[in-house]
Amino acid sequence: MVVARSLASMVMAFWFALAIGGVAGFMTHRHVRTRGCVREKTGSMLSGRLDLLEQELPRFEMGLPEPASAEMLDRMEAAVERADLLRRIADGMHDVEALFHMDGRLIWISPSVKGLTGYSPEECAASDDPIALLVHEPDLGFCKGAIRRAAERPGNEVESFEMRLEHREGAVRWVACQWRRMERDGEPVGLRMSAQDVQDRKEAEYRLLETVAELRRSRALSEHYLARSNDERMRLTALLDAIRLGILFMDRDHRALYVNRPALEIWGFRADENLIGVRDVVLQSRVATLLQSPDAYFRHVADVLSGEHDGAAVEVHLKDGRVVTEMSAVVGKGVDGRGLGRVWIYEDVTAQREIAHRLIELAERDPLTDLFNRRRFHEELERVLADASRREFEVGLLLFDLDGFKPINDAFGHQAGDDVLVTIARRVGGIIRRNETFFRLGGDEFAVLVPDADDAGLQELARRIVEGVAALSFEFDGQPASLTASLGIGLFPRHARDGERLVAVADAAMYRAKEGGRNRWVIGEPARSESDRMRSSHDETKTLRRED
Ligand SMILES: Nc1nc2c(ncn2[C@@H]2O[C@H](COP(=O)(O)OP(=O)(O)OP(=O)(O)O)[C@@H](O)[C@H]2O)c(=O)[nH]1
Repeated sequence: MVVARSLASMVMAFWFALAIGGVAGFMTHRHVRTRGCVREKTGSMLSGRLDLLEQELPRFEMGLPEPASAEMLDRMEAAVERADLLRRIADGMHDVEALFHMDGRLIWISPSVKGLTGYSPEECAASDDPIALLVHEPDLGFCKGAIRRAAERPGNEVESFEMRLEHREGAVRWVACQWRRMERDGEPVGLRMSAQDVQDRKEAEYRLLETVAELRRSRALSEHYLARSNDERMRLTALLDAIRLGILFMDRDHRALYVNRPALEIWGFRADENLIGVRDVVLQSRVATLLQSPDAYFRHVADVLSGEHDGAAVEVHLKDGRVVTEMSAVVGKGVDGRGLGRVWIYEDVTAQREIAHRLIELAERDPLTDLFNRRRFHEELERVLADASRREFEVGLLLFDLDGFKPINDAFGHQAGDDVLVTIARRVGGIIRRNETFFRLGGDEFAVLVPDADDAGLQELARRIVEGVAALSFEFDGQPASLTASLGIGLFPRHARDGERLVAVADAAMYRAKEGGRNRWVIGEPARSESDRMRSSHDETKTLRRED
């Protein structure tokens, strides 16, 4: 391509030399008018060849000098032939080449101008302003300025620029052109223009620019969305770190995707520890030492992952006494339709559990003696009786009330009475066994619930309680004081078939103990309805016997 261009350039340079100056060196206009003289000097042998040259002359727009000899005529013929060859090459050029007078008049333009602009070289030559004819109007001023600069520059300096030519039918094409001053003997003799069609390249450049602009737009858009999603992520991270819940996202390959600060705290990781990408088995090995029952917990995790457990909340107990609730859920489906993983949510509920436990204690315990209160007594009674019905054992209920408690209050004050109550609670609490439950029902009234009881065991317990209370001695304001207890015993289901009646039986027995002189115990009797039923059963037996 470069070789072709330089060859074209050489051809054009030579052609322009001819076009500007005729056949350089020996063909000058001043010789043209002396053809008669030539014929005389060269004789008839040469006149035929001279005639042929004359026929060629119009094609070269130049005059024929008078050859001084046959040798000169040979050289003239060779020069014309060479000029003809060069002209044909110039005519066949794809690019546009043109030669202008220094004042802007067109000397010559290659026929290729027609393909580019629709104007023939003749039409261009006939135009008063061929530049204005060919150049796209918005580029005209710039083009003419560049031509003026080229005219002022030495011939070896080229003015190169790109401009648009306008086809006579309106289409516009980009050309890259070079303007150069042509000189002879150091004097400017014309301006040469070379223009290459660069429309395809320009269109490619435009397309490239459009693509780049589109890329820039989409990059700006993605940066915008990235910035927004970063903002959202930061907001979300701040939120997730601020809440008490520990959050752990595991991806579908069982690797940690996100862990918030509370989750790190709950599971004993450093606050700055990066767990992203760590596999679940590794995490499990790290927390195993914290768990009270690691094997059971990891079995539960496996059940959740296999779908055998629905991920509902469970309690996890840690060795340090903390209680953590855990729940989990599958995280939606990604573009490929597969789940994105699972989110695990942990909450350290130790404090809540302690508060709840404390509230329950407060609701169920007597604040003075720390014994279970009447409310818990009724709950426990129902539970133990239901258990006894299922497993068919007897339940004993011991109710006791202090004898002569009010006088202590009256004589030594309420605080003294309180001390008595606390001391008795401690004393009797030391007497009862682990499976027996001790209650303060209110005032100076207490109860002991004995599951799986028998007569002998109950009477032994009653004895120890009554004797234990009587054995206590107090001293208030330097004065000795003592008191006793009256105790009644009820037995389920022997005396009563429900809790209410059992209490009534034990209560009645206790009052019989008081009536019987206090400081004693009395075994209850079946409640009225129970005795009626038992009596009717007895009568029935007797009737049957009679019938026998
Ligand atoms: N110090 C104190 N006294 C209480 C408390 N609760 C109830 N009492 C008093 O305990 C007394 C109970 O009355 P009673 O059962 O008639 O007293 P008592 O002298 O033992 O009577 P008997 O059972 O007939 O022997 C009342 O004076 C109540 O005011 C308490 O928490 N602290």
